Amino acid sequence: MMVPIYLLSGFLGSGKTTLLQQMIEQAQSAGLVPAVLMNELGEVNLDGQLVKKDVAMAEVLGGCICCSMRGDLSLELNQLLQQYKPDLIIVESTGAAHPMESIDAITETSMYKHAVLQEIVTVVDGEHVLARAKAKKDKTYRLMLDQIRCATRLVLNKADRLHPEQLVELEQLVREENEHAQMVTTTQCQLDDWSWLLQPELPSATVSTYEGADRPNDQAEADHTSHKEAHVQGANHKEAHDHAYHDHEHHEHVMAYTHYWKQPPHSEQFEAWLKQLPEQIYRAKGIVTFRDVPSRFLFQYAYRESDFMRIEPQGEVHDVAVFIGEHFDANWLKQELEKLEQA
Ligand SMILES: Nc1nc2c(ncn2[C@@H]2O[C@H](COP(=O)(O)OP(=O)(O)OP(=O)(O)O)[C@@H](O)[C@H]2O)c(=O)[nH]1
Repeated sequence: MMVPIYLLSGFLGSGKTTLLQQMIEQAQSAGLVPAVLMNELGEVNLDGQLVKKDVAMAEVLGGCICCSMRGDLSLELNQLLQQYKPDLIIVESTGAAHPMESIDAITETSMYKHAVLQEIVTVVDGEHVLARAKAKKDKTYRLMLDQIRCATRLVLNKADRLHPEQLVELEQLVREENEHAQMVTTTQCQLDDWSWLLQPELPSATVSTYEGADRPNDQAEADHTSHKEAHVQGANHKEAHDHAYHDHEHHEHVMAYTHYWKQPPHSEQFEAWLKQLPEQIYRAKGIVTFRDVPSRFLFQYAYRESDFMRIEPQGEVHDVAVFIGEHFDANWLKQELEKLEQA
């Protein structure tokens, strides 16, 4: 029996963990045993706090699976398969990951294990993509498009944040980039049809990866071909991969800063401060204890929206805040957070 692997892709804060929670729920209700592999840029796995305790979970932290962590991903996948014998595995990659390379890391595992990359599900934050399309078409926008192109399934999420005409515009934009993937529009990643997860057909991921995910320039096309050949040839795989994907500029511009709280901040001050974070910081999350509220919270900040959820963390978890963005001043951020601690 082949174990299907689902790769969750999508830019930072688009809703991957929101979808992951529902995939787990659906699988379990159908009597299937899911396992989860999470990859985070920061040093702590905060999303793991949102996954039910009874789900087997492995994590690759502090980097991106598609580059330095590729070996770790294969290793963790193997362990999950061996130890828990799951019916399916869901891999949530960091929102800064280039899907082609994560795909490569997963397919490596398929070479020697009964596991197969079943689908690449890309979650799209519609508002964010449209805004980026209108502004400068920068590296982040190109990464968003790459994530869209690689998908076999597209979840256009956060529909609640878009007007109907913007939804049409988004659908057109996404279709231009990927004409093959199944596409659905959602709020909070709520899907009606789960058959793709519960009764999967033949894996569609490999087909789409090689035929539907061309990058829009000649060099990419050449790289793409050598990569494809590497899979066929097997033996030269690593070498060809290094040749084809030596260029990691797509997300080198994305950086993370992890702050371990020394003192609890004040809830209102912290919330107000989050709201005026500079634009380059587009994602933050963490666990925080406030000095004025008797509870711990998991906070989320994504593309100008923040929310707070009361939690009782599993295991020993520090109060921590992770900030992700482009070329921001980590020293400035550290000082700002210290000011909040002392205010
Ligand atoms: N308004 C709105 N917010 C949403 C929707 N779906 C998810 N969110 C919120 O968006 C934030 C980010 O969601 P996540 O599911 O953590 O996103 P993610 O892609 O896993 O984020 P990273 O792991 O940082 O890449 C959370 O605060 C969610 O509650 C939606 O449809 N509408």
